[in-house]
Amino acid sequence: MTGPAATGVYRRLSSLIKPYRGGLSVAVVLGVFSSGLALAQPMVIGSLVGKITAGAPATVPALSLAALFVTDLVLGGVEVYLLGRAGATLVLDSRRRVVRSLLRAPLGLHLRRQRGDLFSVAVADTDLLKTSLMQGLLNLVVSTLMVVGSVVLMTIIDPVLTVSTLGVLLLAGLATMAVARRVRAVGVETRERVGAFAGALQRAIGAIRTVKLSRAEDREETRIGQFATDAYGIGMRGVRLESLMAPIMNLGIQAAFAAVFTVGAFRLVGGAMDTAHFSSYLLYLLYLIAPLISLFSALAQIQLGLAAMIRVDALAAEPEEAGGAADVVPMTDPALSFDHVTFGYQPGSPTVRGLTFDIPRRGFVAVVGPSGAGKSTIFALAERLWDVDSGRILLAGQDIRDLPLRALRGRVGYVEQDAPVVDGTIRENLVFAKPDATEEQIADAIDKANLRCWIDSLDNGLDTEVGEAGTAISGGERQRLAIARMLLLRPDVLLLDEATSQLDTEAEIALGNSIAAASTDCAVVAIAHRMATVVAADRILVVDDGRLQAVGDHESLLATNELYQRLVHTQLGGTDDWDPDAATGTELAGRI
Ligand SMILES: Nc1ncnc2c1ncn2[C@@H]1O[C@H](COP(=O)(O)OP(=O)(O)OP(=O)(O)O)[C@@H](O)[C@H]1O
Repeated sequence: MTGPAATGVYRRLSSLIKPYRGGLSVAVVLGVFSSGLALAQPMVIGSLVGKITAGAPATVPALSLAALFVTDLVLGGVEVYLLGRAGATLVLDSRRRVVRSLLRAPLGLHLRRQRGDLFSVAVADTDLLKTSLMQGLLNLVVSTLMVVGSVVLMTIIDPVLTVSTLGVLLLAGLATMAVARRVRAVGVETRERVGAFAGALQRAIGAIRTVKLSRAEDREETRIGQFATDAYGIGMRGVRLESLMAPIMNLGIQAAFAAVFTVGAFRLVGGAMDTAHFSSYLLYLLYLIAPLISLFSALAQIQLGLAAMIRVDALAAEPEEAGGAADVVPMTDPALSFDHVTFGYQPGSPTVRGLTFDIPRRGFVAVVGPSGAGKSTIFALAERLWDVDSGRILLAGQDIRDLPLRALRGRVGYVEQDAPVVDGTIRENLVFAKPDATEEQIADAIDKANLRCWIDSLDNGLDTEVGEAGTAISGGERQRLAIARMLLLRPDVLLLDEATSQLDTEAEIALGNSIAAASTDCAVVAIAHRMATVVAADRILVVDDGRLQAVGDHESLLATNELYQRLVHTQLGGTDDWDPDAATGTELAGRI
């Protein structure tokens, strides 16, 4: 970092620590004060030595020395507490900023960056702000003042000796600074490598079942190990550089002592200095060593903290998803309309093209199409997880870009296919989208989602844990639980991405009944993966390669649309004479 970039970083550092400057300043003042007291110690000790060697009473300097020690201890304790508190608050505030950004940034962020790397910023880099930045800054200020103070006092005692001491120390200091600059560069790279290691680890842990079932433990261990080795390699470069700093400083200190003793001997012999002043001077030299080392290591420490600050800031500065501010209008018919919608994940490569269709206010619409046709993308667009490239999506006649996101996502419920439940109890899952739901509303949603029998059969009922990502409950239960959660919202439009995995007949009937119950209250749109769902629909949208190919009911599409016929036979598990009663029972068929 040089020039304007470095200026920007230091300006940002100054604004970052501004809110904590109260505690930090007091800690610095205490640190300086306690350093000042430490600087007074050689004077007092010198006077003690002088009194003893002259045979005079030494009570006053002895008591003064004891008072200095005690005060130093107390001030040191308060300083550590204040610094710790300022650092912990900085970590807390930074984590809040990062969490806010992680939850509110557009989905693109989560696709662009590995989760482990994002965790590493939220957990490890924020912590470095405290350990490296706050501590480093305090050490820097206090050490600098202590060095300056020592040098001033040493100059007062003997300027000639001071010039020779500083000459030697300056050379050692310059060499140490050169090494410290390289430590900073290595530190930045280390943070990035640690982030990459966390990303690799998260990939395996996030798919631990797949790893085990694919017998990929050894391969993943080697792969992740490689990332760890990379981080180790760069970390070791840092260790080697840091280990260079200590000998350089030590050499400088030894040379300074040699210079002081040599020049001092001449001055003692020549009568330019007495033993009391010489012992005071030596003690100041000793006191100078610790702050000098602390000053140079603080410089390296701060560079690491700056590397962390840059990563934290970059994440916290991710723009939030932007919603509109229009007032929500009452529901109309059609509930949801796509008007010539085109969208692509990559520029110039549209995933949906010129889509135009209406979803009526009530009833059930199924969306079918080959894998990759763009069905889930249509749902994601309706929730504004992505924004259209051209065209409009209207909810009750209002462009969804004009609506506040909370209002939009409250009116359009989305039951996703893969991970519709979160770790916690059934109750926590039910009220996840509507934490203030009443017991009556919960009971109603449970009934509509056909979950009553299942929940009643559980020992802990609503307080049963569903396991991480719902692993402790079946696929059908997960799906209906997610439907119940969305029904609690009382959405105007319910989007349902049906599970692709096979459900047994009973679960299939239950799901069909849930959809049927929901579609009497609102518009239900389901990406259908099974025949029972498709034939239950009032209207079917056939999507192919991002385009709407046909719209109709089962019979008419079966008679006229070649793609639909193919889908029925190949993907939906149906036949031309498919009998809904035989497959799912009369409850569902009775609704059609
Ligand atoms: N986040 C994304 N980034 C880039 N491309 C994506 C993303 N999500 C989906 N796609 C691509 O967009 C296309 C449509 O995907 P989409 O998930 O909408 O299809 P689908 O019809 O729902 O498929 P399926 O039935 O297999 O779930 C696919 O080619 C897919 O690879």
